[in-house]
Amino acid sequence: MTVVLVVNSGSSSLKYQLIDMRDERVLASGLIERIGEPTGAVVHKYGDDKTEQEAEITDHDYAFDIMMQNFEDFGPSMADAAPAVVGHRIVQGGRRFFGPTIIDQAIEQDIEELIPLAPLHNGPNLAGVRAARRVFADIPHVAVFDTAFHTTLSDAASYYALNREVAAKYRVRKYGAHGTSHKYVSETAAKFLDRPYEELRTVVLHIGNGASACAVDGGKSIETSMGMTPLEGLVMGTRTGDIDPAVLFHLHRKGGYTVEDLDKLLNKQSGLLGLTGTNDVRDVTARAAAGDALAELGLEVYVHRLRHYIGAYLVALQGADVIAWCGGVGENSVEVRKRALAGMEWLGVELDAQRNAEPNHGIREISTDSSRVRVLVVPTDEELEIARQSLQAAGTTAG
Ligand SMILES: Nc1ncnc2c1ncn2[C@@H]1O[C@H](COP(=O)(O)OP(=O)(O)O)[C@@H](O)[C@H]1O
Ligand SMILES: CC(=O)OP(=O)(O)O
Ligand SMILES: [Mg+2]
Repeated sequence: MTVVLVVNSGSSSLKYQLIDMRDERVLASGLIERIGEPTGAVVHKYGDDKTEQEAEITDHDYAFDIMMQNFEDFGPSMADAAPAVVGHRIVQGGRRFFGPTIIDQAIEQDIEELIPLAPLHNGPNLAGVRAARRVFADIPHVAVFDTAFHTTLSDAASYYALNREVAAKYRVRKYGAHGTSHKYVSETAAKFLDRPYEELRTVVLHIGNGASACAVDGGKSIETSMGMTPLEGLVMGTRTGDIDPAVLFHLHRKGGYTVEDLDKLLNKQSGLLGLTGTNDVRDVTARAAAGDALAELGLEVYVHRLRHYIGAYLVALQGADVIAWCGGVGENSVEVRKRALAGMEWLGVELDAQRNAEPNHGIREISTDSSRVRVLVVPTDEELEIARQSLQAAGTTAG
């Protein structure tokens, strides 16, 4: 049995999946949340069994101990389902990593060096790697980078019009993120439509709490909305996305905001949360439907930005074959999809109201039969993609 353990270690959470790669079946999965807070939450699923606990989870090492204990207490035992490889999600690989990479001490250091280019993500990602390598010391660990899929971006698409020397010295450029998802979803869409991936032009809209759009031309990312860090681009749950950088000077000069204050404001206190008081699209759409003006405005700002990127990417691709929705919002929000694609019939995008309104039930088409651009909902599976790439990387090296 070839089992891969996938680890997605975020700033305050640890998500894991144990996947049997013979049939890509999830054997067990878990979510350990609120690491570092007084009351953490632990969920572990194995087969039809689900266990939930509360505990104080001091750090990522301890979260790892809990995961191991979960396997021992609730199954499957590591004797029955010992992983052959551990795959790790790493958000920022800079211009250093172009594909999945076996982790050793030197690679750990490289990932550490990249922390300034994704401060909210790479540090916690690395904490997960270190904890996992201590626990599973004898098997390969593979880093799968969010940025890798976007290393095909042209210079024109990835340079900022910032002073060239400053940009080079501080490695400032667009790296993008969510690439593992953009790749998985665009590839899965091509399979679903029975079209060659190398020929398909796809706009992928990965809309979760973090959100990004990507133009995929024949399997290659040519445009993406996240930037040097995952802060740029779309309006997100708590992040501003695009904003005039002079706003920061203004807040600093007039409001006395420090760099740390601004970082927190733009990353954690803005987006839908900052506009409406909640970052959950379910609540915002429900409130907007009930006539709440603040929620309506928030939703309009959110959708306005989304339409801006959809338009830009249809031009970049010289017309798209597919628009694919994924992520918690993209897969579930009938209202966001409806508003985002309204009035695009002249572009060949025709949403079918009834198909769009169906509850999420796996990959499906939501455009009309006559729509030139086919609109799909494609549930993303970053963990499976990480497992596939990890197994391949480990196998290639071993062989
Ligand atoms: N039924 C739903 N309708 C609208 N939005 C939903 C629904 N279910 C989940 N969401 C949205 O999905 C978001 C989480 O998306 P997800 O992709 O899981 O996030 P993350 O970026 O943390 O991985 C939630 O904040 C919520 O706004
Ligand atoms: C890169 C990023 O924003 O990731 P997430 O959506 O998991 O926050
Ligand atoms: Mg996500």
